[in-house]
Amino acid sequence: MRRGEGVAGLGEALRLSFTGPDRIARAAETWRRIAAAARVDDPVRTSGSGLIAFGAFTFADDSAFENVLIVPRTIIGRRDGVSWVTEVSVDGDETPAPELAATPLGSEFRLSLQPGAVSPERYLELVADAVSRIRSGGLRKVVLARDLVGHLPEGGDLRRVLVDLALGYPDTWTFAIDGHIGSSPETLVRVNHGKVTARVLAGSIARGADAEADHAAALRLATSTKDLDEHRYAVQSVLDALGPHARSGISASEIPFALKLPNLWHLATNIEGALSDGSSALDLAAALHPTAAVAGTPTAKALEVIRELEPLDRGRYGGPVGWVDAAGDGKWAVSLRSAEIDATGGIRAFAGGGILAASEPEVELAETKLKFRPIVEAFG
Ligand SMILES: C=C(O[C@H]1C=CC=C(C(=O)O)[C@@H]1O)C(=O)O
Repeated sequence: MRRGEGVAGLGEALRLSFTGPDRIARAAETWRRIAAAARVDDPVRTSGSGLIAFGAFTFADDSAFENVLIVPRTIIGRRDGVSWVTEVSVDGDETPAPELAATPLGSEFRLSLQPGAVSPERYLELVADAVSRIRSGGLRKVVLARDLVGHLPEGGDLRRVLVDLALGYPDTWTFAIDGHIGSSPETLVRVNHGKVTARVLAGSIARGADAEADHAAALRLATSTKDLDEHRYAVQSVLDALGPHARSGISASEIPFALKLPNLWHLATNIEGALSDGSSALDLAAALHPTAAVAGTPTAKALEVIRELEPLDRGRYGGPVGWVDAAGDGKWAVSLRSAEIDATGGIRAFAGGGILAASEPEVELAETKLKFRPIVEAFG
């Protein structure tokens, strides 16, 4: 959901699970075959109507978390003032679709998330370690994350958390897929009728306390060499991944703009191009993941350092979350400002930041605190 529009699913007509380094590419291939075999009646014909699959994919190739594509039994959508309901059934399945009845929200709850596998003190050490590795060569940027943990109260209704996220951060993508929830400001990729777009974020600064301080903060971000470098790497990684799929080129503005969120300013670049090879949104998510906004530069070296330094399974944090339709159109966000909720109600939230040679551990720690804010406040 974003700005009150989006898609939601009820029940599962189909659930597909993938593992290994080529998990997203195989999901894209499997979805192409399913979509080709499906009979779709879609008089609405808008982005998200008709047959769609929701998905969430892990950051790491060897994560213990599940990579899923889920086709709901019932899909409810709203876009540009038009609302629709799509029902999906698998041939031979006679079970009735779930009832479309609103159930009241569970009682209010508040919980506080506590340091998890990477405490704030440990994070300071990790950042210092990463900085010295960068200074000794071979690595320019690495994104390091830390976690907060908690437990949902008995019967805790996650929709309360989602409503808080959606209302508090209306310009971001609020999602909940297979126990993975969050509100991401970063569009990994969007495909709409042959047009591909993305929004790259990297480089952050806290919002100022008043209008003047806020303006000064945005200016400081827009002129910070460290943040501009960090951002440039992230944009380049997206251009490199999308280039082969758009023969007439991909365009990106030369100078990033400052994107205002309730908790942060980010450096942002919008990217667009015309698809030339019929790739689906999920094919492109496979080509893009992991971008330098969640891994680093160069990618292979950054992943090696993350694996070595971060004592964490990021789960689907940092991975693609979104949906793809039968024609291959779709929207995928980079899962940021997000948390994993397990079957017993265990919560693990994640936040990280891009570390460069000029990074200061205390500043990076403060940035992760700001990035945790949406999730911490939604649960609190
Ligand atoms: C890795 C995260 O943010 C990324 C996206 C935007 C800005 C970032 C930064 O300034 O470091 C990160 O690359 C996170 O929110 O956990």
